[in-house]
Amino acid sequence: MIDIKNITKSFGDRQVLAGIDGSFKPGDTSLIIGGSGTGKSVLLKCMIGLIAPDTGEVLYDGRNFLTSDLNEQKAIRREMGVLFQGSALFDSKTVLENVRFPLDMLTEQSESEKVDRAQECLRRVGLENAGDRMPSEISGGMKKRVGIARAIVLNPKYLFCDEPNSGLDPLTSIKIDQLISEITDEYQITTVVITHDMNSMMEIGEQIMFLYEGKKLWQGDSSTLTKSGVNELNEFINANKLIREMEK
Ligand SMILES: Nc1ncnc2c1ncn2[C@@H]1O[C@H](COP(=O)(O)OP(=O)(O)OP(=O)(O)O)[C@@H](O)[C@H]1O
Repeated sequence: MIDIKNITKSFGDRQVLAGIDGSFKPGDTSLIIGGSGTGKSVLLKCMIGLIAPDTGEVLYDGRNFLTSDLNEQKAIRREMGVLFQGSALFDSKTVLENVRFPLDMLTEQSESEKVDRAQECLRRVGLENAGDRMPSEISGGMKKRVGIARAIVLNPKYLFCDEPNSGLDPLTSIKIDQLISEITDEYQITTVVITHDMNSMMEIGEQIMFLYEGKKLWQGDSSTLTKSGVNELNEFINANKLIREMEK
């Protein structure tokens, strides 16, 4: 369970987050949605410790991440998996080396344990035969899968995905969404996904938080998304539908 309380952040005199509260539950794929520049990435970065918010708390199963001592922060970080936009793979490493990288950095496991674990995660994302390939030799969808395998290699309790569908065709997007959702359910991970994708919102949004100009205007599940009564959210949904129609 992750709880965020009153997260605010300004850059100079521009307030980007204005008192965001929310809860994210284990086994749920929770989405943060909203237009460009509304603060989704900044919120995610505040949650994982890449940006310090001006005020607020981020609680990981009750542990206050921002005021913890360094050792506890490190322990919480070790329980996080992150899938960055664009997958962020190391081009000079093979697929298997990319996946085992967190094990190399953060564990004392033996060589064979690391290879076995990395291979197990590759199998989970359907890439058991791709370990020896280089990132430049695989498709965008496969890169995302490798990113997911790397994000789960340390058995995370918390998984963060920043725009996992960016640059993917609709069918591949659905498969990646399903994979994230299945893994979340299977390992009871608390998963937070930033997305623009309307399909994702309808298919995997067990909890959806809508941000607008740095404020949380609505939170609910996908079945109530279109019944919120929030004008800004309705406009956002309609704009997305329009884009989808144009892409067909
Ligand atoms: N390090 C920074 N310094 C100054 N301003 C920043 C910084 N990071 C983000 N911002 C500003 O904060 C605002 C929110 O940015 P953020 O990246 O969170 O938007 P977003 O909702 O994720 O948008 P998008 O969907 O386009 O990625 C933007 O106006 C952005 O320019």
